[in-house]
Amino acid sequence: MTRKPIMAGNWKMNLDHVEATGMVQKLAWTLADKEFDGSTVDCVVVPPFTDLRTVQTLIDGERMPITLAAQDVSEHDSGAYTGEVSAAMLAKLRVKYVVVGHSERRQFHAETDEVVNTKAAKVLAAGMTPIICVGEGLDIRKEGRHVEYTLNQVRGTLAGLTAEQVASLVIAYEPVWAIGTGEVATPEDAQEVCGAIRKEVADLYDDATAEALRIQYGGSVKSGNVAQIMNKPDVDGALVGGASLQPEEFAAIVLYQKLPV
Ligand SMILES: O=C(CO)COP(=O)(O)O
Repeated sequence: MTRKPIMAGNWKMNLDHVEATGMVQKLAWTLADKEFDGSTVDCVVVPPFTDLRTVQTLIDGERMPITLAAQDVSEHDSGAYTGEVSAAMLAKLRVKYVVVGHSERRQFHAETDEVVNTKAAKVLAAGMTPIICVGEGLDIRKEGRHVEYTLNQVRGTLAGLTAEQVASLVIAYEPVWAIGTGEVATPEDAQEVCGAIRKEVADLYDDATAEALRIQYGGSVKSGNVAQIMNKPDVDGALVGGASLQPEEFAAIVLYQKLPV
């Protein structure tokens, strides 16, 4: 089965809604220049909440081949949760993907697998697709427990989801030690864990579900290393931080050329 590659640019807490306009326009121009129409790769931008309306209006108004995503969502439906944004609010803004369980949320906001699992379920219930982030820190990697640790996060964050739901979603493997450090996991490191995740999903569900699931690698991905990483059989895309803030660079990642295997 062929899975459609998905390249997502996570802007994190960068670019206000005015800056976002320039960023998305430059990205769209660069993609249009190369006649990119979104049919071969999903190009996703993940702006801060305050930019979502502006970016959505641009994308829809200009029919850009770019899909909108959010960086987080509330685990609650509505009500007295000051500062939270619900899945229904995001769906109404035509957000298609929602990142849940990013390592920065886990680290700075103490999000557990249980919370991430609840958020993923809310995203699915609202008709959107979660991008569930997993991945180990440096200490775990040094102890050689990275596969076991990451698979435990996979089991925890997928708990209670149906095979159909899991087949539709995206898991992003982001080793924390490779985020924003310039330290890229080797393509073999990425494949080791992404392959193990797919096998775990086959064991938890079935082969068809595992084959359909898309798995991204994230951590210091750039235009210069994306093709090597994408050449690995179980890597279906990238979750890009720093490099997604430069429109030409992110466009080059989206337009990466497949290397001969
Ligand atoms: O955390 C990331 C994407 O969500 C990766 O960030 P960098 O690409 O800046 O390493």
